Amino acid sequence: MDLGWLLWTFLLLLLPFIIMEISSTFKFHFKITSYCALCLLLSALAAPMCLLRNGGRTVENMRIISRVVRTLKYFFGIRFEVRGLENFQIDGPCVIISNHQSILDMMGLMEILPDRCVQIAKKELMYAGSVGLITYLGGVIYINRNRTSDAKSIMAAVAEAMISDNLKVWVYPEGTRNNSGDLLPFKKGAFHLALQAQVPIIPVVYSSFTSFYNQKKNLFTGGTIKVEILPKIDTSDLSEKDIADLTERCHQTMRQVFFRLSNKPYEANEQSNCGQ
Ligand SMILES: CCCCCCCC/C=C\CCCCCCCC(=O)SCCNC(=O)CCNC(=O)[C@H](O)C(C)(C)COP(=O)(O)OP(=O)(O)OC[C@H]1O[C@@H](n2cnc3c(N)ncnc32)[C@H](O)[C@@H]1OP(=O)(O)O
Ligand SMILES: CCCCCCCCCCCCCC(=O)OC[C@@H](O)COP(=O)(O)O
Repeated sequence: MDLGWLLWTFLLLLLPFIIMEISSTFKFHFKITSYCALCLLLSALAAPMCLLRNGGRTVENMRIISRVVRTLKYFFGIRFEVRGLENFQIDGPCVIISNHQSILDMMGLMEILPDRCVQIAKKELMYAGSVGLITYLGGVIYINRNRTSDAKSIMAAVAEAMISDNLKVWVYPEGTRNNSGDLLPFKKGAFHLALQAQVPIIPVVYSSFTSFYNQKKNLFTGGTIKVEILPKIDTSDLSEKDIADLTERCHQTMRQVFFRLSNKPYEANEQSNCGQ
């Protein structure tokens, strides 16, 4: 009898926490679902605009796409503080590399997307309904991450297209989303691409989302994302043998900036962290 009361009291005390947990889980999933739904809806609206204006798959469509995606931040209370935009002002092609934390990155990408810039994406994105269609119309380059040799030959063709069509290419060198509060080791494709095309690399760093977006904690509130576009890194006097060094250098520089922008103390890496 006594034990029963004790249990009920205990449960009653827990009730607010249970309700809070359920409602925060609900809120989180509701917001993420709204984000995806809005992306699908906006893509469905933007696709005819792209087709009418530019006729088919072309990088020119990225102007329309980025203008539409820039409205998304207002729905989710996200602000951007951008520094270093002048570093994008180079003539001709380049490889842009940035950190990739979540699907929310599409907002940060479109916020600062320079003219004539396409992205490299996993091929699965092609099948994401109207979002897949809009990425196709924008000229996104799809790679199969499970088949390195295919990805490499696609990247080699991209190096040529960059020069002939005056394209900038945006690569997420971590190769996958990562919301751990640190950068993953970098894959080497972006650096091979820059060397093959003989173009500079421009690193872009977004501050950590963990204070306002955390999947594990069901957290998704509004917040400010700091973005820094770093000065270009020249690759003209480098060769294949310098790839590992270049990858390491870019990783280190971006990691330092990432920690600074995220107001976290910098933790040095004990071991070489790249290309593994
Ligand atoms: C209107 C409203 C609409 C709203 C909706 C929004 C729509 C917005 C529209 C449009 C925006 C679209 C945005 C899309 C964003 C999508 C993001 C993603 O999907 S992220 C996943 C895919 N991205 C990548 O994976 C990065 C690129 N990956 C690479 O570069 C890799 O390096 C890759 C795949 C080429 C190979 O990956 P490995 O896992 O095999 O690892 P490794 O270590 O890099 O390579 C293995 C060996 O191959 C050599 N290698 C690599 N690439 C090479 C190359 N090109 N040539 C020669 N060797 C190469 C390396 O040196 C390494 O060799 P040794 O270990 O050093 O001996
Ligand atoms: C048919 C239903 C599809 C639902 C569409 C959802 C729309 C989401 C729009 C945002 C595009 C996000 C692109 C993106 O961020 O892709 C993830 C990859 O970078 C990394 O892949 P992963 O972490 O290795 O899975």
